[in-house]
Amino acid sequence: MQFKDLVSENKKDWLKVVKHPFVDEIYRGKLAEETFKFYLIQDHYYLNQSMRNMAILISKAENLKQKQQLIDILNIEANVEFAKYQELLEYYSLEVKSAEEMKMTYSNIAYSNYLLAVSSQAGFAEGMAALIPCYWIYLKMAEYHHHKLKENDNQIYQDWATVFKSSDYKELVENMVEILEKEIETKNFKKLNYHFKNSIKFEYQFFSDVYQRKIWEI
Ligand SMILES: Cc1ncc(CN)c(N)n1
Repeated sequence: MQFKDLVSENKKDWLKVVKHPFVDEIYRGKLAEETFKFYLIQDHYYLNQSMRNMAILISKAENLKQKQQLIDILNIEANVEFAKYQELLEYYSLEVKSAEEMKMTYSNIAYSNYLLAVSSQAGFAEGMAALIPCYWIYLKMAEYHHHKLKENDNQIYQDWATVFKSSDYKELVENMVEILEKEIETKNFKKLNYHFKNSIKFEYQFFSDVYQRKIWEI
């Protein structure tokens, strides 16, 4: 069993994420600005949690090479993607609030806590399988939609997309896949697939909630 088996098992689901209207509209430059701002605030929180999650995985990595690779990935994540979000938030004068102060979508709370729970309570391989869709799916989105950027006259959305079509980002994803690849075995495939699939579904729900600007309420 290999990473490509996780990809083929879940193709129908991950293609739905890639083709989500939020993604299509941002690459075409047509996404409503208020929706993008809503996404930025939600995603900034998510990324912060995701970096905490990575720190747990670094602590669980079994050998020095894995630790070094994950530290490099975290470094790129902080200096490329997270730094871009800080810039964009400043551009829109959007204030970063704590979880207690901000109004969160259901999927944001569920997804970020799911990742933290898997990393802390399950093994390293399961934590990696749950985390990979977060990075890998944004690369797939860039590969699928990048041609739309030629006619996108929204400089901010162009800027956002630059992160995910950069060679640094591609390398980051390839390194993560390389780490997981070494962990996949026939006997753990079902478990890894379960977490990979859940995260793909969370990615879909995350886009759906921000697209509708749907705060968690009863
Ligand atoms: C929810 C989510 N998932 C993935 C990514 C890309 N690292 C992101 N920015 N936000």
